[in-house]
Amino acid sequence: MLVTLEGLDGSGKTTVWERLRADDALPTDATFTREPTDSWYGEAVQRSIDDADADSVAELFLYTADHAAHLAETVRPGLDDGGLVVSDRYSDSRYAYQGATLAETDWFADPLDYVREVHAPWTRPPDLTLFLDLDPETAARRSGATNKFETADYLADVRENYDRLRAADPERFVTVDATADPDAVYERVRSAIVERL
Ligand SMILES: Nc1ncnc2c1ncn2[C@@H]1O[C@H](COP(=O)(O)OP(=O)(O)O)[C@@H](O)[C@H]1O
Ligand SMILES: Cc1cn([C@H]2C[C@H](O)[C@@H](COP(=O)(O)OP(=O)(O)O)O2)c(=O)[nH]c1=O
Repeated sequence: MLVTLEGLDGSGKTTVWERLRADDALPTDATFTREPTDSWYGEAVQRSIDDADADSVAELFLYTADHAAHLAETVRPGLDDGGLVVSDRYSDSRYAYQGATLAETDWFADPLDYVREVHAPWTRPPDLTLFLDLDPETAARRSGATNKFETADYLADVRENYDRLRAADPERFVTVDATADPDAVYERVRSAIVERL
């Protein structure tokens, strides 16, 4: 089963992911992973994140290259024989974030849909996605606004894209109020996963 954690920067994904990793309720051979990855593709993505002037189309394909390698090297092998894979960010991050970045150009009639189409023939959709829902202002504050994506204005556009993704796929998404205290957020995520195992 492929479980993904999604949400704005600062919504608490990594906090939850680290607790899941240490939780005995999940199979001991589960794979815990993330995007961007720590491979050289992920390092290229990181360079782009740190470059305020990076070309938005080039950036889409860097993230997408990292996803392709992540699928081949980590996600698909982890899913073999019914394994559990838990990823801190995955393809919905691209649809929501690059969907918002590409909207700043006028090349795409529907940027989110374009990014989805680029992935559709070869990606592996998640079975369950926990969406940690947070308002853009709190997200920008919590994340410390350390990169170009972490401004409330941009995150508001990203959140709208996540809203669209959730509306299109209500069975897959479980929304968790990320303003709740960390224990409550964790329990909600944990029970949603355990229920579907
Ligand atoms: N439920 C919560 N309430 C308040 N602060 C939180 C909560 N969850 C995480 N945080 C804090 O918010 C910041 C961002 O959390 P993090 O897990 O790194 O988010 P993300 O991986 O989504 O960017 C950290 O300082 C973390 O301690
Ligand atoms: C995976 C992914 C991340 N991002 C962005 C979101 C973050 O601002 C940045 C780094 O991701 P990440 O390290 O997960 O940030 P955070 O822990 O703050 O949520 O990259 C995209 O724009 N597209 C993507 O496909």
